[in-house]
Amino acid sequence: MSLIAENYWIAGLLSLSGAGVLLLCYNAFFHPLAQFPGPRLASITGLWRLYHYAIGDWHDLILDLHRKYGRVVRLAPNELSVVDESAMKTLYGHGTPALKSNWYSAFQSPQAAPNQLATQDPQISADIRRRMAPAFKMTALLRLESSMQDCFDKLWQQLDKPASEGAIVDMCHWTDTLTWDVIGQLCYGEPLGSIAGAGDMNVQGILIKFLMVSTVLGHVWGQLFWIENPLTRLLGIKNPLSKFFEWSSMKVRQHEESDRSGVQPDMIDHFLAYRDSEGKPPTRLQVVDGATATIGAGADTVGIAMRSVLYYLSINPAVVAKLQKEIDALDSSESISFRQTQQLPYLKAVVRESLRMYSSVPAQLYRIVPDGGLSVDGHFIPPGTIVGMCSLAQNRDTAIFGQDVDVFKPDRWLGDEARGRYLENALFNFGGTGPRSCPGRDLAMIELYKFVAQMVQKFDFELVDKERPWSVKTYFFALHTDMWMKLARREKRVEL
Ligand code: HEM
Repeated sequence: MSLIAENYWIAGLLSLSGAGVLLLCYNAFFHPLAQFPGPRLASITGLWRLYHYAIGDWHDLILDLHRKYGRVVRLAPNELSVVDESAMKTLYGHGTPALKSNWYSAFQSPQAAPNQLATQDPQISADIRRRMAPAFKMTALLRLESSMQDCFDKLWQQLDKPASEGAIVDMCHWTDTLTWDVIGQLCYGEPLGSIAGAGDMNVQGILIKFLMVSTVLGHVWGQLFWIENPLTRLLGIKNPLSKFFEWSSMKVRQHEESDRSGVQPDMIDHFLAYRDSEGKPPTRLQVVDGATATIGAGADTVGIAMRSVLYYLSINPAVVAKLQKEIDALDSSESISFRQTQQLPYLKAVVRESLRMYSSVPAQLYRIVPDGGLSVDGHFIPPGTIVGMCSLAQNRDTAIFGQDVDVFKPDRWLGDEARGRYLENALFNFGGTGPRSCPGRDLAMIELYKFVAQMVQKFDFELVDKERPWSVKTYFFALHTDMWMKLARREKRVEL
């Protein structure tokens, strides 16, 4: 290499390094968000947050970050995490103008129609929600309660044997198989066959890979290009989003080919029956998208919530005793229905408190601060900033829930009705109440209440390791494995 060319190379490298150092200095000291506290590395580069998303430990980190730095924490040069009731309403409340950030684009399968979780366009999102709404109505869901109960009954049968033998069982496996069977039953009109052991649970593996890839690549420049590009296509490498989409397409096709006469309409029947304001039916891709979003978001989330209740009950025997008494007082000649559970105040308090203590979705829910900016705790956050809230941090805020936030205390929800309502409105589990909140909340609640009431009615249960109830990695959802418990059939009801 000639001397001149070598010098150009050196000059180029020096200029690049200089520009890099200048950028880091700008991020740390002169950026509009420089005033906000947070880990030093996070203030200069997004790599710090990317690293923690990649290793899946966000659930361990976010609460500690807020406890150390306060209600606003800088997570990356242009990104903040906030804990605040009024910010929650601004970002996630009714009619909010705050749009989802570009992170969500990594959840859009390249082949599919615009996806309900991924789209940032409010018009597209509103159209999708309108299309899906009839399937998510409480009345439509309750019409499917008996087929849901069939899945529960199969689970209780499966658990009877280990319970009578004193064997330990992995409740991660059993709650996952239950929720996957239920969502298969409700969406496609057939369980995914998991409880019976013959099923399609490899679809859960595909979904988990999808979540891992999208959660991490959402923070990487180029996003899905790294896994879907001319080279991967040439080599025939399929990305997990496409695999999930193809599985869903296959299930919708099977559904369309099946004889639907005389059966209770399932969610796909509702999606297919929808007509827009001009009387047009949805396209096939749109129906597949509805099914993909329902299956993708509606199984593991509920399973995690079930395990959270089991965990807090296992370490609080006095709460279990009180709950058993309430449940045993029910007329239970038939399986406990959702309507019955709604007459049990202590059960409701236990479920709310478990959802407060632990979250199925501990990732930051990213939004773009709308025009006018956002005020949190006396700080002004400029429009355009990426802000996220995390349920784990919001639901343990002492200013809202009191100094005893880390104590599992169902009684905090009882007694004072006005306070109960206030706490309920401050709880952040389902992405708020706005246009992008969870459409599956009612379904999740039906499953969760039925599960807890019937489980407590039928079994005594004990964690094998109370210090370490499960292993967990967060990739959008708190993905658990290995929750080992010992069950025993309850012979006697609590004396009333
Ligand atoms: C305990 C159970 C559940 C929890 C904690 C939960 C939580 C959430 C949260 C926090 C969001 C907002 C995500 C965001 O803004 O990034 C969300 C969205 C969503 N959830 Fe759920 N969910 C649950 C169950 C369900 C069920 C059962 C279904 C469907 C059957 C479902 C379908 C969806 C869909 C489609 C979205 C996307 C909505 C949109 O972006 O417009 N979820 N959920």
